[in-house]
Amino acid sequence: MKKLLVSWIGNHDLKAIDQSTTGPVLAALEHAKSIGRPFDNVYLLCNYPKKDAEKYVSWLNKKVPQAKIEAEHISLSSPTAYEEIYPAALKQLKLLSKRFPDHRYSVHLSPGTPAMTAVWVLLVKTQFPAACIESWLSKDNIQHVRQVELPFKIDAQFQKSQKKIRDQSLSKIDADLGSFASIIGNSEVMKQQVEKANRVAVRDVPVLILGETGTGKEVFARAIHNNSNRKNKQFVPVNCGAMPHDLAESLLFGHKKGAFSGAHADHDGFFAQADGGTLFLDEVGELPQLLQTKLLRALQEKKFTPLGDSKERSSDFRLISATHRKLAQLINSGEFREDLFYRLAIGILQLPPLSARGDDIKLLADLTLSSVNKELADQDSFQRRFFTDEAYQFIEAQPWPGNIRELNACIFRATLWSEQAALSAEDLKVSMINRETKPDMMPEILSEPMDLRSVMGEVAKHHLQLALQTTNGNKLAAAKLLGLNSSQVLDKWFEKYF
Ligand SMILES: Nc1ncnc2c1ncn2[C@@H]1O[C@H](COP(=O)(O)OP(=O)(O)OP(=O)(O)O)[C@@H](O)[C@H]1O
Repeated sequence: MKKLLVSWIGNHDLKAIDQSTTGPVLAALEHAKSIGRPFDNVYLLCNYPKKDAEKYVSWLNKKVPQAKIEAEHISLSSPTAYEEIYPAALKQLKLLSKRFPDHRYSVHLSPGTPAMTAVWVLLVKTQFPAACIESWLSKDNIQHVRQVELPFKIDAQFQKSQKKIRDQSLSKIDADLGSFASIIGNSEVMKQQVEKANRVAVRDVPVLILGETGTGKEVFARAIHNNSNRKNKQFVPVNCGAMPHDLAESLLFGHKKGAFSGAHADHDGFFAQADGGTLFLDEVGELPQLLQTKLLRALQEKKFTPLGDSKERSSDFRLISATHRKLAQLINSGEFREDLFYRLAIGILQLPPLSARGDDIKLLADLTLSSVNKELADQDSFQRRFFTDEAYQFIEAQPWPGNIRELNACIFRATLWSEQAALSAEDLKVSMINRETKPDMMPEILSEPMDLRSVMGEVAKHHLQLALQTTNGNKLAAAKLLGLNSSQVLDKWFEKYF
């Protein structure tokens, strides 16, 4: 399997050119080569001037000619601006996972600012599992490199993200998705939905996709986009449920420099990014009321006003939205605008749960197993796995409340944990998540070094977001919920951790 190194270019890397030292990135590349596992591709993010990055890449190319090295310039208003670093790094990793679906990823944590390191840790522990390496300079000026273990479980605390880790483990499967042909499903219910989606794809109308979690709503949204006349433009996926209420408006509609403390530069929101392409609003039922109103207007007029701006902006986006919630109930309880619902649901798809898809479940299980077999094929002493008859029976008998995502994750886990080539019903049974189990944030043993501050930061972020979600963005209520004295204290926590 080929190897890809991802890293920011840091100050010590740039200095290495003139000081004839090594610098963290080169040290990592030399180390990998010395142990016989060299990197094939190197992808560098750089917020220094472009000419510095170019100079560095050509220097590095001479030192490590066997690797293909690329650098992407990332413009940040500040190298510690979490709100810019996070989406930039996330976007690059997403692009890379499409370009290099078969590579093994390593992220270099050392180059760059502590904020950049923290963002890597967060992404690696939630959405993009990768090996982490770090390097340090000893007193005798020698760069040392080692693999870092991150022995804590952010994923267990972040349910939403946890599912993405499992999805990512199956990146090979996802990489192949994106067209209707690749959507697995021979059952009548699925065929009907695929046919409807095919028809609606070429009409430039809003589409609402309903279905339980893990039923393939995003997969359908991508296929619709890829079959539309917007296919050569951006598909911008947004999870409305994961956006902190305070930041949601700016993330969606953008802001002007100075619109709020921390707005160091003008920022294009997701609506602007989707200009010419498709905006996919997942979990649209979670949008706060104020933003529902703004969304309705943006849909009707294709115009919106970024935060702190006096001028309207226009964007020619196509909207696909999705939710696992019962929107009718939300409308009845006044939580979701009825007029918005009718605007979103011009084309409407209802994806059936896995348990209602008959034999599709076996097809999906086979596909997942063959992808996992491929993914693990070049690991030492790996034997290709296959299901026993009892395993198939077990798979068919389960309700799979997490649907395809849960099925995929269970098979993946069973493959990792079982030692035999034959996967039995028992192997699958022990690999299912016990839904009663509470996540354990505190490991019982601490055998490896860890970064306690980073863990504490993640815990704080998680609870801050959760409190705001629970109180529908009411800061005072959120502060109370968290045992903080006032909304000002809450603001301070936000400033510190976001
Ligand atoms: N028909 C399908 N064939 C193959 N794989 C599928 C299919 N539908 C979904 N998947 C896989 O199942 C997983 C979940 O799909 P997806 O993220 O689209 O679900 P979702 O309904 O959007 O979930 P959520 O509501 O939780 O965001 C992904 O790994 C996806 O690739």
